[in-house]
Amino acid sequence: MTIADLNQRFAIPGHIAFKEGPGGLVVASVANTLAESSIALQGAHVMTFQPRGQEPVIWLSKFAKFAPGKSIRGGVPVCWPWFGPHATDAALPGHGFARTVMWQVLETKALADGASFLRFGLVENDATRAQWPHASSAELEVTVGAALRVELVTRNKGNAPFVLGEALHTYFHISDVAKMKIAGLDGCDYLDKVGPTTRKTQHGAIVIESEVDRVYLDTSADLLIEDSGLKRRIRIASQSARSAVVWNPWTEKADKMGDFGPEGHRGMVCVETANAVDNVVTVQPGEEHRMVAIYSVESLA
Ligand SMILES: O=P(O)(O)OC[C@H]1O[C@H](O)[C@H](O)[C@@H](O)[C@@H]1O
Repeated sequence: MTIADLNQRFAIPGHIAFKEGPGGLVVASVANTLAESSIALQGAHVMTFQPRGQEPVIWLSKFAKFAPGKSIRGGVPVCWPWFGPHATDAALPGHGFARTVMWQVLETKALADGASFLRFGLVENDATRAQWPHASSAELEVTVGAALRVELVTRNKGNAPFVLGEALHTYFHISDVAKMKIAGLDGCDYLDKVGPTTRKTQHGAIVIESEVDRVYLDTSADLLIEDSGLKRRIRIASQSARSAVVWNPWTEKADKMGDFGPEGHRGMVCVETANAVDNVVTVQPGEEHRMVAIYSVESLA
């Protein structure tokens, strides 16, 4: 569908318009009385979210590369239908294919409270069918209001169960990594993926002073990014998610990735709402599974 067609069918004045974005990617540009957001149709990738009168909540690298088939560094990449490396085939892309394929717009609406709602559907192709030979569908429902709500819907349309791994791999904008800590995981077990994977238990809040790559298991608590620099707390609430991933690549890994920029890692932290590793989900034939993340901001002053 062309941008003109998208605008004709799905634009809503005062809420949603479709534009050509960086790298030629088609973007849903959301601006309402509560917030602004931009969402690339490739990956149904929420790239930005900024409530009115606030600093951005979501981090998008200044050095992100925007190109067809490439994952964008920042925003809310959708990891689906597996998280991390594929369980049996190392040649398949890490975090699945949802973040690099096209999604289509299925629905838009203006909500009574002033928020904007968009629903996207993953468009399958020969490559996705070869990598994921299950009759299924993925949809992403995004509500842009005072809070950002993202709901990832998986349906099993076949006649055998399948095992799903998933994450909303959200990058958050913070003042500086030294001025933030993450609360909500005290006492929780995690897999520490820095070096050989080991199982550990979290004590207290998470402070980041070097590379961190952890999958917290069996938790559905709200997580809080306490940012003393911005004097705010980002609250991450979830539904039907049993894992939380915390990631900061730190200097050396960020430099190697080539899309963080100098010291880029200091202004971000990934706190991902997920079902991963021990918490993968079996979706039965005819069933649907909905994982939700809701991001809101509270003042620390
Ligand atoms: O570079 P990407 O494929 O986007 O992955 C970025 C990161 O995602 C997750 O947080 C994983 O736990 C990390 O191991 C990985 O490095």
